[in-house]
Amino acid sequence: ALKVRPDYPEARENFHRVANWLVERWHFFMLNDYGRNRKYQKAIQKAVQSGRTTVLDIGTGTGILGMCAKKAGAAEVYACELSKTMYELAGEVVAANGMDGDIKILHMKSLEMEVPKDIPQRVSLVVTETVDAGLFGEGIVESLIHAWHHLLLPPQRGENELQEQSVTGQVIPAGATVFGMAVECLEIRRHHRVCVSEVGSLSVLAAGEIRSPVSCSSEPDDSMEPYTTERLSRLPGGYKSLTQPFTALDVDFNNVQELEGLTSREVQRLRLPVIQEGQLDALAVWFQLHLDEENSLSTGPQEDTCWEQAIYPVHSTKDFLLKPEDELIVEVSCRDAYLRLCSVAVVRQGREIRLDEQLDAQACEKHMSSHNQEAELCSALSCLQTEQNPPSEDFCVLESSEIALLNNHAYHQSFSAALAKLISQLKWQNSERGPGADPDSTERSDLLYVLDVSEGFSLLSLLAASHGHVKAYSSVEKKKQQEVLKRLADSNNIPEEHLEFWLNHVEDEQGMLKRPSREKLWSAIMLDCVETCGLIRQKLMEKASLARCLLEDGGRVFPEKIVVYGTLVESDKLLLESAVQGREPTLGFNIAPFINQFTVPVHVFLDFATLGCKHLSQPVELFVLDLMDATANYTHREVKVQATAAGRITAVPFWYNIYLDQEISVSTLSQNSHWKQAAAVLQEPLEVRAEEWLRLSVKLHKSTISISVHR
Ligand SMILES: CCc1ccncc1CNCCCCSC[C@H]1O[C@@H](n2ccc3c(N)ncnc32)[C@H](O)[C@@H]1O
Repeated sequence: ALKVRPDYPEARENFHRVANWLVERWHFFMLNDYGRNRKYQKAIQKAVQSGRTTVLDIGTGTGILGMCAKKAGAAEVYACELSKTMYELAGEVVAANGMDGDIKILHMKSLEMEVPKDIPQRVSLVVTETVDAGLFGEGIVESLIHAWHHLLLPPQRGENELQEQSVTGQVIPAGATVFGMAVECLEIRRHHRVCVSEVGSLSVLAAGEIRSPVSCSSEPDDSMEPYTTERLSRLPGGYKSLTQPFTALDVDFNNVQELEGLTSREVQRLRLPVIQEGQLDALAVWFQLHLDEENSLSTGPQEDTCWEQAIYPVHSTKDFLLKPEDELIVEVSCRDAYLRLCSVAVVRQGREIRLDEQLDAQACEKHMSSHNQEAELCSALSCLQTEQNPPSEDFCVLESSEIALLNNHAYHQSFSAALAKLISQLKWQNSERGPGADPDSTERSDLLYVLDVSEGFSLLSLLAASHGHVKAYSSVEKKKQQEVLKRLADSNNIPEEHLEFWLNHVEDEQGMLKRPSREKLWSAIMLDCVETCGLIRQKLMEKASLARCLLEDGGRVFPEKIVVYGTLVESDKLLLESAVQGREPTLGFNIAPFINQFTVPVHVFLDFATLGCKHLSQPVELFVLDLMDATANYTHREVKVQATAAGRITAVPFWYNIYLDQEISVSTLSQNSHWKQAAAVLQEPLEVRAEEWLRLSVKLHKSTISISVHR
């Protein structure tokens, strides 16, 4: 559609939503990373000049490493790429750089390749960068084992042995060293553990154990991933190192026996001295990629690289305070080809405290510190782990963003206050109308009906029901999650009949907003409007207009208004993650115009607080969405904003003030909000002088915000 009508807004919006996953964002900052590209180029030049002139680039992406090999003088260059989009892109790039006759690109996974079917004979050099933040996540071990067996000439054997063949096989990168470090980090904690004891007016202690879908637990079922990824240097609130960086694993990609032994290698147990007091929240992992003896790339948090680190959150239900004299026991394994790290215990004064034990290790610590010898001995004995009580298997899994939502205290307080106000207004209003108002039964008239249509896990229905005389309908549909809500209702003395799970009955979305009973309308309908990534939820306005028709007199939609704020910034980091900046970073190869077809105008999942950008204006109100009055809405707005400093505008980050009612609002930029922010990235940076006035044109079409800046 875009080829036919490039300005067709629907197609463009859809393409932008699709572009985000067609082409991963790391392509941009990887290609902009001149240092990385140059190091690969040097390692490839050295290998080709040493006689390795037949090359296979596994996971070629845009084709840059294959082109390096060709330019270094390789006689034959092959490349394979499993993503269709990248395969086609690589073909265009290689042709645009005059190498389409020299590099044979295959649209396949390297594991499917065979000699002579796909390449005429074994190659002397494999180059690849099929690694993720946890190193093995793109299957590099399996790819290289297969390559050594089927695609590569045999490796250099020991110096002294007779070397019958002239050229031996080699892999770039030659290997990797994996580092780990224990960290205290509140931002990680609040995405993986419930850190609050109450939400709004509800106690959540009875919720049972709630976990994020990230776990290295022994039986890896497919719903769990072993690690998540974060850019530690950009996390709001930062992090605290609790141990020195330790070496978790060394791997030699030129030793196929070692690669084959990796998954059967026994679990490694490391004892790590704690270097400062802090709460154990996670293990952070990164690596050095040794391209060859001289060149290596690091994905560590201390460099200002743009790489993410692998994060292994700690699951122990209790907080665990590490002290400097402690030693942390960490197990490292890479069974099933994923790197797995797990904090298993703490050694304190010679005694080992397992982290997965249910009883509170802190309680032991309290006894242990008492000075009465007799008591100390008895309590020490009582703390000893009598039997290994099995970790409770009946935990409930929530998305990490849903756990962060639970931990967003201010959000729930505000909702609770706004609901309380509405409920008391409506009760008063009903009592004014007296029982006669509702002929068929008084019971029905004093019950208020509230519907929570939030996506995913939400406690808002319980918050409403906790105000008494409210029958709340929740859209939570997963059985385990409904059990959590029922347990919380019970432990907060909310009558079971005051909480209904609407989706259990309704067969279609339309029915979802149907009335609870023949003629009764809803007193309140609660929508969640902003996605965690920072964009407005799709079809929000349609949902709001449908909800408005189903309200009783005086009933309300929550929230009632959303105000979008934005500010002008100069941010090189955002630029580097959004588009390839010309030819220099890509070693002079012409790649930018091709990969930049996949740039998207709005960057999401941004931590604006830690972006480290130059502010070029004050925050300005960009747009107002009124959910209670459709006539108040518009689709297009011009906003004047004055530059407060000279600079180069490259982006307009934006966020929301969500008004639950006229007075009560929550900001998606607030400190412990579970939302990230989004930013419109300009096609062309705009140089401005201080005090200069600019015009922002802001459009909202089908929940998609677009912003452009003009003089
Ligand atoms: C310092 C490196 C670093 C550190 C931390 N985070 C990110 C990076 C940057 N590297 C990211 C590459 C990650 C994606 S891999 C690159 C391309 O290769 C493709 N592929 C992957 C495996 C594979 C295969 N066996 N056969 C053919 N194709 C294959 C993918 O489809 C992708 O297009």
